[in-house]
Amino acid sequence: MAALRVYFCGSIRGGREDRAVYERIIHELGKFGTVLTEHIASPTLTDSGEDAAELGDRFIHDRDVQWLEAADVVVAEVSQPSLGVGYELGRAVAMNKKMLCLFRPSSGRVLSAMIRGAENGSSIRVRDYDPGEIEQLLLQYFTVTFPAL
Ligand SMILES: O=c1[nH]c(=O)n([C@H]2C[C@H](O)[C@@H](COP(=O)(O)O)O2)cc1CO
Repeated sequence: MAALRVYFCGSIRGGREDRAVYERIIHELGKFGTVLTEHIASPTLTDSGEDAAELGDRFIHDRDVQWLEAADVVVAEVSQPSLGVGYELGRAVAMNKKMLCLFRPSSGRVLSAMIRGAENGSSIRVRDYDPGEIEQLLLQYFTVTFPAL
């Protein structure tokens, strides 16, 4: 069977404060499938984004929408507000993708109602977590919750 394709969403131009958390999540996701958007954890990627002069924003957008279409599941770290992540999640809902949104209450922020309120008890999940729970939480999602969806 082909490897599960995971689209991970995390803030880039919205701010890179949570980059290390993205790295940990992507590392764990790699145990369950292929992460299409590994670049989001790159330490050399700043809040300027990928080199738009070289790639162009249209290229980045169209490539990412293609990856979204190809994905079996979308996992997003949503503690750092990001227009791009919100856009990706809206597109993912419209594509009927399975989706897991992860929010750290310790960030001191209050998650947008448009993300928290999208939880539907089945295909769209929104979970509060502490960084120490990442491994267990993803194991639970991919071995118990996800297969049953
Ligand atoms: O350079 C980029 N590369 C890229 O893949 N993205 C995608 C993936 C991220 O999940 C999301 C981040 O959006 P934003 O840059 O608005 O925070 O958009 C976004 C940018 C820059 O906006």
